[in-house]
Amino acid sequence: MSVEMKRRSAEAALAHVEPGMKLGLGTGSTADEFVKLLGARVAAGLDVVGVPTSERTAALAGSLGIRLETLDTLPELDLTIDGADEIGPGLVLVKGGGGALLREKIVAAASARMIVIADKSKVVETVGAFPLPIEVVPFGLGSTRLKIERIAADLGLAGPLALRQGRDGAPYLTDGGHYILDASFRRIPDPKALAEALATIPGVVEHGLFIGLATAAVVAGLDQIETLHP
Ligand SMILES: O=C[C@H](O)[C@H](O)[C@H](O)COP(=O)(O)O
Repeated sequence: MSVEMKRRSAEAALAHVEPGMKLGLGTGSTADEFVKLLGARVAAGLDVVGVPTSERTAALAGSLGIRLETLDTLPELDLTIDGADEIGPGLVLVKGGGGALLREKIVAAASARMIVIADKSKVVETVGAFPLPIEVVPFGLGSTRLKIERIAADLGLAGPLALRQGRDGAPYLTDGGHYILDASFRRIPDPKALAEALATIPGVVEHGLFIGLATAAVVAGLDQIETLHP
């Protein structure tokens, strides 16, 4: 998606921000556009406070003068604005391409509303073409991977589980110090069943299926912006 389309969806979401709001700040290239626009509004006098979903977003928002807090000081937020890797029916999302899924999900769950910003290419009929990020504890990786393969097979899903690599060739580490397995299931017809099954595996910290969290998605097409609801 062009930066211009990212900016337009971010701009449309900015219209939902009101003075005094406690905001969850998402992660990724689309969320970055929102944070930059928000920074400009803050510089012009808008009074809001943000809880970032990653160290990366914290650094960007902080550099723009956006006041930042944590969920310890602000356990309930008004609105989270975040990107997505896929937007499926009912606003079931796949997230975590940028590795921030755990904090993103905690922040979204702490928010009264979550607005997703994306371009139209992210909207799909069935999620799963984008490899599903599954955040796992490094200890017991082999066992955890086997259990994921088995619960997936029980649901009729199969595909490689790739251990995400960092730039240095070592396993990628999330902000929480965990690994990510990217699961290429290609199609996930029943995301809820997979989410429930993954939650039973002790070494799985979280996964990128966001179900029942997004309250709206602002989707930028080539020449129009559409708002989707669950
Ligand atoms: O961990 C990253 C996040 O879930 C992002 O929101 C997601 O990967 C979309 O990122 P982008 O806006 O760069 O496509």
